Amino acid sequence: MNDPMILEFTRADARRWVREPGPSDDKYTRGVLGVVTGSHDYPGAAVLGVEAAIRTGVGMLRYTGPGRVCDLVLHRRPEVVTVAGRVQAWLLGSGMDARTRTAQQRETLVAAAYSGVPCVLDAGALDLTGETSGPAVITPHARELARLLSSRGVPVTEEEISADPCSWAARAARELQSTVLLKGHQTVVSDAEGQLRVLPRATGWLATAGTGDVLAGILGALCATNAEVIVGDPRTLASVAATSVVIHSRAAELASAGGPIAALDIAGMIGRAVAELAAD
Ligand SMILES: NC(=O)C1=CN([C@@H]2O[C@H](COP(=O)(O)OP(=O)(O)OC[C@H]3O[C@@H](n4cnc5c(N)ncnc54)[C@H](O)[C@@H]3O)[C@@H](O)[C@H]2O)[C@@H](O)CC1
Ligand SMILES: Nc1ncnc2c1ncn2[C@@H]1O[C@H](COP(=O)(O)OP(=O)(O)O)[C@@H](O)[C@H]1O
Repeated sequence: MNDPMILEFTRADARRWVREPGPSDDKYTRGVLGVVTGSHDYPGAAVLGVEAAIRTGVGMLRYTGPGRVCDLVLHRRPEVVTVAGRVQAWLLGSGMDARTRTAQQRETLVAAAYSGVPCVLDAGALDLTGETSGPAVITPHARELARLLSSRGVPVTEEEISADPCSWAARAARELQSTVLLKGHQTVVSDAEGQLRVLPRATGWLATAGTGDVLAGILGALCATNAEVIVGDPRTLASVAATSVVIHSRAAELASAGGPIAALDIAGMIGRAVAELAAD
């Protein structure tokens, strides 16, 4: 495969995408994130993503999901709004399964994907790649990317992707015409032209259930607060995605302090990680 072009991504680059509220801001001008995540099988993914998005900083979060999941989300975060309305970005698919989704759930996802605002497609919404009208970033791990590429006529295995994540992220981004955030022990982000941002390795304690849902929440929040710039220049979405990885890794490091972590602990440290970046 061709050597992908690798761009340096520094903390100073990440700092650009942390948008601090000014005196004239209100909850709507800061950015509203719409979230369609979770299912009867995976309600926790919705709770984790919502918690992470709120900790990253949004003006408001609108959540749509099954009744029980909605109750759990509200129990954890009563500030969440469950009334439909305008949003500046969407986070779709964490804790959902494309094979077991109802037709109604698919319709909800597709309507969001065609709303024109930036979209994060995670887990059970990855099959909607290419079915978006605005800028989109997909967040697969190697197994999910292998499944997605194979379904689009590019046969590849999880092992092949894990052995060469840079080349495969760049190839996937070009084939799928989408920003790709490929998760793993070495996370890489590619813009649709195949230009890569390779992020520093994070703590191995991140290899635990739910940490990807937290990452998706961080990214969703950054998309909502930077929506205008992303819509104006969709290539910026790769830098926004790389910023989410920087915040996620730092929050994990703070939560871990060298020992094991639970996904929710990472979400609890996001505020500090964002504050550190803002202070740079
Ligand atoms: N608390 C939650 O609600 C969580 C929800 N999650 C959601 O779970 C869904 C599925 O994500 P996955 O990444 O698991 O999906 P994948 O479909 O990529 O992984 C499932 C596959 O992992 C393999 N596997 C399962 N158990 C294994 C074991 N004990 N040893 C070795 N291999 C094993 C099997 O091949 C299985 O088919 C997503 O929607 C995701 O968002 C996860 O994020 C975990 C936490
Ligand atoms: N060995 C590892 N070292 C560092 N980070 C890892 C490692 N394994 C996984 N991660 C990170 O942990 C997160 C796992 O996400 P994901 O696979 O979606 O899990 P889940 O579906 O359980 O949330 C990703 O951000 C990934 O980059």
